Amino acid sequence: MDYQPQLVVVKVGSNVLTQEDGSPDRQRMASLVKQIDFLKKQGIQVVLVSSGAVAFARNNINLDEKTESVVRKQILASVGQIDIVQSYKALFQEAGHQIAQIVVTPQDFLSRRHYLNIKDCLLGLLQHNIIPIINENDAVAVTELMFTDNDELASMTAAMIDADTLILLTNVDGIYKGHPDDPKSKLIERVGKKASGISRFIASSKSSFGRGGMSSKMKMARKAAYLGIHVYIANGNRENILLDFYHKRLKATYFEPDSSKPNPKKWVAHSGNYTKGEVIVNDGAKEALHAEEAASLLPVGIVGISGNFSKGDIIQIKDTQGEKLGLGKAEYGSRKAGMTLGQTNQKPIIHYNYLYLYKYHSL
Ligand SMILES: Nc1ncnc2c1ncn2[C@@H]1O[C@H](COP(=O)(O)OP(=O)(O)O)[C@@H](O)[C@H]1O
Ligand SMILES: N[C@@H](CCC(=O)OP(=O)(O)O)C(=O)O
Repeated sequence: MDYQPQLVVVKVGSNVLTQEDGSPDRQRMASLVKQIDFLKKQGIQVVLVSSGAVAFARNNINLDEKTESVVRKQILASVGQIDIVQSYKALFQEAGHQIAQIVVTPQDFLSRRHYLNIKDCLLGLLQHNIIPIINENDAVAVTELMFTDNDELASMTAAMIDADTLILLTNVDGIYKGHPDDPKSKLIERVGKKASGISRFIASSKSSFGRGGMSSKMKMARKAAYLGIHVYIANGNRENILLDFYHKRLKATYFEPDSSKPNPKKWVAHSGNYTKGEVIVNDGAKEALHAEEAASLLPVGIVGISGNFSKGDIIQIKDTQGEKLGLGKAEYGSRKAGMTLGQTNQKPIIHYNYLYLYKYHSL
């Protein structure tokens, strides 16, 4: 680590906060709180993204067997969230810190207005030295309305507040070249900007209480690194893991950040699942987008439009084969876009500053 961290997003996975039998690991939680207290005392601001709501309620509530699975999760999460936050409150209070709870859904990140509201709230809390603790609003965000997992939420949060560091704490030391249980598997310690082929090492198995798995964790880590954030996937079950981070002796998978990107790009990059329409580009435009220095997307390169979008909405960019190339903020709505389709000398439909291409984070 050759930089001085100042604003760190720490994401704690469910399995870090639970013991093998599924009961809450309050000792682990207390230890993490102490470590965050240490980071704060070194002048580092911390935002905590904590999973565990479902896990904290699982052994405590007897649900009728007939309860439908989505409702079951909603009940567990809404009950467990209170326990999680109360436990954090007691522990942080003991260390002299105030906390705040923020629960969000992916839709809150979709509108630029909501996005800026959440950002203002988080920055306001930090300015007042209050530690924000974020989780998904599991009572509302169900089925297809959910984040992939809290790694996605943490990565979006880190980009939103311009954090310099994102630490994803899970139950393994990072990404291994092979299954983590196989003693022959080696830990990948550093993922460079141009790394490729890592996904082949990742098994679909998940920790007992996790949601997204390592594959989604890696994608989110890669995306945040592309946006200029130092990212670590590390083991939250190791004693003093955050102190190791501070003392620059962390055993983890580290994702090297790309140069910092203009802020709007960060918002666009994280809107992928929630687009309002799409534009199809011809081969010339595709080539221009894939050039070393991509340019704005002009109507002359567009051969088709679908969906009903307005100026400011996020739209998907596809090639004529249907391959998704990236995302951008529409400079004008679908009706006007339809009228300028294929024409030269027209204003870009997506400005470069609001353009995000998947080529940046494929591995
Ligand atoms: N190549 C790999 N390296 C490390 N972990 C892997 C790999 N392939 C699969 N995994 C699994 O990913 C799990 C962590 O992801 P996940 O269950 O989503 O954790 P969390 O709940 O902390 O978000 C590990 O427990 C491990 O079993
Ligand atoms: N919001 C859920 C956690 C969802 C989730 O992504 O879990 P994990 O993969 O353990 O980070 C909860 O608090 O139970």
